[in-house]
Amino acid sequence: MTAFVEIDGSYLEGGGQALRNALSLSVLLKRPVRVVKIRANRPKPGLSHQHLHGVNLLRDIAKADVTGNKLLSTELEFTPHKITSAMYKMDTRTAASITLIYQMIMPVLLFGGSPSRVDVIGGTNVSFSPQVEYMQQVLQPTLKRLGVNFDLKVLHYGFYPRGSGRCLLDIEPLRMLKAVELTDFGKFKTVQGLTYYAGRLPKCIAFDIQHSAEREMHRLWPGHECNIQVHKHMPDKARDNGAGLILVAETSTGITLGAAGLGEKNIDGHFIGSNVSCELAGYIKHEICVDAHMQDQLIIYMALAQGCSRILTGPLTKHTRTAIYVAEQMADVKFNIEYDDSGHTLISCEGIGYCNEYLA
Ligand SMILES: Nc1ncnc2c1ncn2[C@@H]1O[C@H](COP(=O)(O)OP(=O)(O)OP(=O)(O)O)[C@@H](O)[C@H]1O
Repeated sequence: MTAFVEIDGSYLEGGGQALRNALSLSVLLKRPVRVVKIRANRPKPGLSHQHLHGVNLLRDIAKADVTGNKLLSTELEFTPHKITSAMYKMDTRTAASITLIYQMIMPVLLFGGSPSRVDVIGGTNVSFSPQVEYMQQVLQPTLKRLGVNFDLKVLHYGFYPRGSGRCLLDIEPLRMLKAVELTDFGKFKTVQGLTYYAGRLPKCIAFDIQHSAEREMHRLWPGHECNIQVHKHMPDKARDNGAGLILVAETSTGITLGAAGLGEKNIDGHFIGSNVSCELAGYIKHEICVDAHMQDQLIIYMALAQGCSRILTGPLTKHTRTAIYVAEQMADVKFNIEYDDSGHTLISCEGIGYCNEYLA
């Protein structure tokens, strides 16, 4: 009988991230996993399209045996076999977040025997998930510091509710992840930004976003460069209505921090612009090195890396605590959390030094 590690999907955040991290680690560590109470804290618990497509993609990559991979399923058993690097294609036929599907499969394909390409159709800019620009401009340079090389191309942008965005993710395998030290903020240098709009939305929405964001950044950080480009996605690149903003701050020590916002229904450009710039300004003011969303996304990589990783961030999010819970259940790791009076949190962990068995 298979001995499954059981992960409680209702613990802390109770969203899909526990499932994604549990399955990625299951493949790498060759530990069959049973995830119960999946997304118990979401209004519609169980597997949504995004999770189901992610699970099925990972099943194909890991030649896994799976039960419970049905829409709205709240329990799943996953027994992986071997990692197969290849070209994969997945059409979600919905606005399921492409970046969250990548969040699940990327740690696995990094440890395959050759490069992989993953072509996914779904949503590129949807709520409660990283926008593709965040993955390209914030996740990519941050993971590079651990030795990760990926390239993300957007062939088509897709928004809620129709999706039909399309991305290609190219992943280079590596032998081991390097531990990362993201604790030295250095000096704040610049903020670059992009505000996009598509479909039948008027230009003024993008300008409202741009003006509010720039005004706020200049007010808070006079004398610092803040450059926000406005871009219209032409119909060959995006069929439906969508608008959003991504701001990226860089520091003299190469720290990259991001904040992003998205308009879906009844878009208020001024609200998006000032909200996103206030979020980023908060990170800069407190001189943190890892933004609130990158926190949880780094945990799995810290657990797998060789050596001690340390990241200096703001208040610990529930997503991060959930990711730590899953990593500690699945792998032989222990995360250490230290707080200081100014609201900083230092997360550290001695990684397991996971080694790619498919690379000589
Ligand atoms: N604005 C954002 N920028 C970058 N990353 C984000 C942003 N919003 C959410 N994320 C990331 O997306 C992931 C969402 O995980 P969560 O467990 O909430 O997803 P989910 O349950 O699968 O989604 P949902 O329940 O919303 O369908 C986390 O890694 C989080 O950091």
